[in-house]
Amino acid sequence: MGTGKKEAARRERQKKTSDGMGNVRVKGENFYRTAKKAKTLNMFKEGKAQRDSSGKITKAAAYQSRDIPQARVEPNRKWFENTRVISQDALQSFRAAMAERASDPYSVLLKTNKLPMSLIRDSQGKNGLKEHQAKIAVEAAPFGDTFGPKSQRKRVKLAVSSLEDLAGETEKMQDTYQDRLEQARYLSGTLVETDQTAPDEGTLTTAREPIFSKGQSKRIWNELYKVIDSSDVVIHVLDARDPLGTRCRSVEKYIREEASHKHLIFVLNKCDLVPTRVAAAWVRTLSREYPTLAFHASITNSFGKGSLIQLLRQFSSLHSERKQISVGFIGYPNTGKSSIINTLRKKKVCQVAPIPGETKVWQYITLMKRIYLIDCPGVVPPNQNDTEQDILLRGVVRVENVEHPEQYIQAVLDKTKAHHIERTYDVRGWTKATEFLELLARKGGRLLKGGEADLDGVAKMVLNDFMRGKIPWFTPAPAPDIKEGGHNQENETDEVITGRAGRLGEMPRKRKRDYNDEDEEEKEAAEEGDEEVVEEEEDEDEDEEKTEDGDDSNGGIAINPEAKP
Ligand SMILES: Nc1nc2c(ncn2[C@@H]2O[C@H](COP(=O)(O)OP(=O)(O)OP(=O)(O)O)[C@@H](O)[C@H]2O)c(=O)[nH]1
Repeated sequence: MGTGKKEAARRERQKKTSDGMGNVRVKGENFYRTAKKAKTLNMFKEGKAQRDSSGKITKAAAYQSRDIPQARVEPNRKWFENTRVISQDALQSFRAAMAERASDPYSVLLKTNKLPMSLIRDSQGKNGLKEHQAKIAVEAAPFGDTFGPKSQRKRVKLAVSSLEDLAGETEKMQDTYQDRLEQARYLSGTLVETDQTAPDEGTLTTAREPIFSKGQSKRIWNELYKVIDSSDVVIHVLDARDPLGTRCRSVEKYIREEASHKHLIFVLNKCDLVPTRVAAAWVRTLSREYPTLAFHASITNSFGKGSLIQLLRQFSSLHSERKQISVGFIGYPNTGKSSIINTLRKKKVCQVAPIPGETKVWQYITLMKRIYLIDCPGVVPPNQNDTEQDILLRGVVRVENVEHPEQYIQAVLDKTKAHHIERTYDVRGWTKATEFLELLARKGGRLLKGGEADLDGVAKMVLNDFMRGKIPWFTPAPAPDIKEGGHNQENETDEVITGRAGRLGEMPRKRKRDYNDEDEEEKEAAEEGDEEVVEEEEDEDEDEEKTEDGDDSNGGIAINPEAKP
C-alpha cells in the first residue's frame, strides 16, 4: 500500500470503481490482481497487431493468431500410473488358482472384471505378440540365423574376448571384493583381531539378507556423526547381557582418534537382567578402558541414576566456561538409550519400544539448565565376522522380519540353561531345537491347518522372549588379569570364575537377602526366582533443575583413575 499522493489517488479511483458503496479495498484478500486478470493483461503484453497506414491489420497480434501452436505431450510419470508388476511365482499361482476354479463345475466366477484376466489370456495366445516372439526365439529361428556367420541376431556384448581375459576379470573382481571386506573390517575396528582368524585365501562370505544390515545405513551413520559432533560427553550404552557384542569399537576408535577432547563413558544397561556379580565383573573389566557405570533403566525403579547424574554434573563443572554441555547416547539398537533418557528425566520424553530401530532421528532433551541429552538411533558397525545368528541374538533385527526363525533356536538353547527354559515355558524332555519348538507349539495350541505345529510362530516368540529378558541369559565376564590393575584380585577371581555365575547363562538360585527362618514361603519364592535384582534405594534429591536425582551413593560407578576418560 502506498502512501501520500499515490495512495490518495488509488482510494479516489477505487471509490468510483468498487462496490458502489464507496468501500475501498484494503490489503488482503483480492487486493492484488486476480489470476484471470493477470492472464488477460499478459496476453496484451505480448504485442499488438501491426497495421498499415490505412489502419488495416498486416500482422495479427500473438493472441489473434490462428496458427496452431506446436505442442507435445508433457513428459510426466503420471501417464504411467496404474502400471503393476507381478512376479513370476505370483502369476503362476494366480493362473493355477484360476484354472482350478474354472474347472470346478460348482463354482462360478463373479466380478471377473476385478481380476487381472489379461494375465491368463496371454498364455492362451490371445495376445499373440509375446507368443509370436517366443516362437521365433525358441522354435522357429534356425541355428544359422542365430549363431552362424550369417546370424541376424546381435551378438551379446562381453567385456572380454577370450577365456583367459574372463578369468583375469574374475580375479580382479575378487580382489576388489577382498578390498571391500578389508575396509569393512577396518571400519568395524576388528582388523587386528581378524588378522589371526582371517579366513583362508579364496573363501567367500555368502550374501546376507538385507534385514541383517539394519543400523548400518548411511542415514543412521550420519545421525550418529551428528550426535558425536554435537556432544561433549558421549555415553556408549551396552547391554549388560552381552557387553562385548554390543560394543561399537569403530566408534570408540573414531572418538579416540578424531575427537579425543570428547569424554566417552560406558553405561552397562539392563543390569537387572544379570546377576550382580556378573554386572560388577563387567564394570571392573570395562572400566579399565573407559569409565563404566552399571544402570537399570526404569522410571519407577531405576539403578545407577544418581551416579550418572553426579557424573554428568562433574563433566558440566569441568566445562564451567560453557553455557551448557551436551551428552550424546550412542550404542546398538535396543540397548535402552531412550529408556535411560526417560529414566533421567523421570518421564517419557523419548519413544521406547521392545523392537530395534524405534529411534529414527536424533533428538535433543533438556535434563537441566546446563545439561542437554541427545538420543541417537541405534548403530551397528559393519563386521563381516558377525554371523546372522550373532546379529539376530544381539537384538538388532526385528524378529517378525526374519525368515525361517527356527534355524536360530538352537543358538538360543545353547546360550541359555535348560532348566531356565523349562521353568519359563514349562516344557521338558527335548533333545533338539525342532523338538523343543514342537513341544512348545503343542502345549500352547499353536497349530496350523491339518494339526501341524506352527514352528515359525513359536520360534519368533522364543526369540522375542530371549531378547526381551524373559529367558535369563548372559555372557560371563572374562577372567581378570591377575597382574593388571590395583584391584583385590582374590575376590575378583573368586567372584568371576568360581561362582555359579561364572558359567555361561547360569543364574544364582538365591537372592542376596536376609530371610526370616519362619518365612518359608518367601524363601521358596526367592529360590524360585532366578534373577538377582540389583536394588537401589532412591534418595530423592530436590533439584532446582528439571530432574530429581535418585541417589544410589556409589552404586553403579567404577572409575579407574588410570583409564583415559
Ligand atoms: N529389563 C530391562 N529392560 C530395559 C532396560 N532398559 C531398556 N529396556 C527395554 O529395552 C527395550 C528397548 O529400549 P529403548 O530405550 O527403546 O532402546 P533404544 O536403545 O533407544 O533402541 P533404538 O530406538 O532401537 O535405538 C525396551 O523394551 C525397554 O523397556 C533395563 O534396564 N532393563
